[in-house]
Amino acid sequence: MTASPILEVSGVSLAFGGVRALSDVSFSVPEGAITAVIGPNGAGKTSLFNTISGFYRPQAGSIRFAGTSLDGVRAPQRAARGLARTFQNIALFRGMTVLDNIKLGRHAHMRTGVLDALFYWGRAQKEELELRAEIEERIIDFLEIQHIRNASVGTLSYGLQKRVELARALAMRPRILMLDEPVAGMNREETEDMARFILDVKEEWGVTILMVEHDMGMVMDISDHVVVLNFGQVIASGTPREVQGNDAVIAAYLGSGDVGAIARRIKAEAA
Ligand SMILES: Nc1ncnc2c1ncn2[C@@H]1O[C@H](COP(=O)(O)OP(=O)(O)OP(=O)(O)O)[C@@H](O)[C@H]1O
Repeated sequence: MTASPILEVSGVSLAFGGVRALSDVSFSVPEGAITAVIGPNGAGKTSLFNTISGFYRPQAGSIRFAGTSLDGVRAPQRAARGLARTFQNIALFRGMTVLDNIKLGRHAHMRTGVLDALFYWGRAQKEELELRAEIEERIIDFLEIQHIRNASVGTLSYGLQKRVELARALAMRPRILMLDEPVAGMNREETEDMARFILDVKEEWGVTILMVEHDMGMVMDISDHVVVLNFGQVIASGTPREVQGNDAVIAAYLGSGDVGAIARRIKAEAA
């Protein structure tokens, strides 16, 4: 992998009381690529995501984003700097329309404070609003959700709701998009659609992707780089092919129920 890292996690440790969720975790996320974090249940994936997005404060280690330390930077400021995320359980306003939910994404860039407000009053503000509306339209078009733009989110299928969540995250104009189990609970067709959108977000929008996902087929198909966690530690990282053939990874998945999928993939790759 030659691209320079946009995100660098160095020696991060996090404990909840006596439970060590993350132990000395280090890895980097190359810019413009798709990086997946995988690992059996309880491996620490969600804890890692919450630490990177600023919801948890690690006891040790540091995280750098776009060359700057995130130490002491709170979650909303991380989002405003271009670190957007979606959640394992959909976090949309179900009673609001698709368009209104997407508009909420722009709040990460809203100016606050009297001076900022004064500065932004007038022409600059008008241009900013026009630009935002244009971006929202591009996102709606790109994710093929034109037909449901005025539908209430609560009435939509699960797959479409996940797509709206992706749209809202894109409306934040992120540099890195963190997707927490983007295809969990989806059927095959919805999964394939979402995988295609994620690839397009990378290729057409140039957004770096960091995702946690249990669907091995999807991870191995679209990721450029895979990081494997087990018991809060990084046990392997590399290309999908490198990781699939790694003994420690296969051992970690033994007994987890996911090993069948991994074994099938390895067999298919070898054939
Ligand atoms: N808020 C919390 N309080 C106490 N312990 C926690 C908390 N969150 C996570 N843990 C513990 O930290 C460890 C890592 O959990 P985490 O949820 O990060 O794993 P995960 O890889 O995301 O699992 P899954 O794939 O099941 O979502 C587990 O032992 C878990 O029980």
